[in-house]
Amino acid sequence: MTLRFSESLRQSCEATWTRAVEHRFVQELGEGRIADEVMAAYLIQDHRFLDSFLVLLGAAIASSDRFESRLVLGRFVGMVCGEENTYFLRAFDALGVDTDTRSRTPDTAPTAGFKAIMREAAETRSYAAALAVLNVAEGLYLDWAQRVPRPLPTNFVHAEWVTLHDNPVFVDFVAFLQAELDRVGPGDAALAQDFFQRAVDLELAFFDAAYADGDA
Ligand SMILES: Cc1ncc(CN)c(N)n1
Repeated sequence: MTLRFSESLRQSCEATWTRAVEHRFVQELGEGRIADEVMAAYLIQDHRFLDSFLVLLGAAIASSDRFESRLVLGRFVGMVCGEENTYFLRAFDALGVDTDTRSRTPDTAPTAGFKAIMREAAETRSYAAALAVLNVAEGLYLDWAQRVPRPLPTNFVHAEWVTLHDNPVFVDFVAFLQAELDRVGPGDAALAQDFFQRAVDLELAFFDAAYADGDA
């Protein structure tokens, strides 16, 4: 049986992908023992990720060749702009992170890298490039979230970050992204491979950066 294109990209980055989904951040989050400072540092950066992520999703909508795909992507955009953004705001309140602190905190290198790669993929106007980055961002997050043991921690800041990335709608969305990449990726294989690999490297660096200010 031939390997799915999306799966062949993932396998080409297996070592880094596995280090990311088994990261200390994931372990500590899943056990509800992640330090508030680490969670806050991570969420401040990740809320910045969201803006360029929406640019990327918009580019995927614009560059897709199918109305049906645009509908799926558009529904997901609604979730990100609603439920997911609201989670960040509630989490910042719970962690005592005010807007001043958020705006004074500079981007880490992986955040800057992610913003740049998502805008770069958007600017290619290639659906395959957009799908490659989306497959990493969502597929890798589904993978780590599914590894978190149940029951989830009682703190909503921890538990909801897992359930936002492991719920039936998200599972279907990741399956859709994989099917789309299998369908259009082989036509733009080198481009897709390049974006996919760089995005996996950034995911690992993004988790590492949450611990960069100390050993919390
Ligand atoms: C860095 C990163 N990568 C992926 C996701 C999941 N959308 C996220 N929130 N942040």
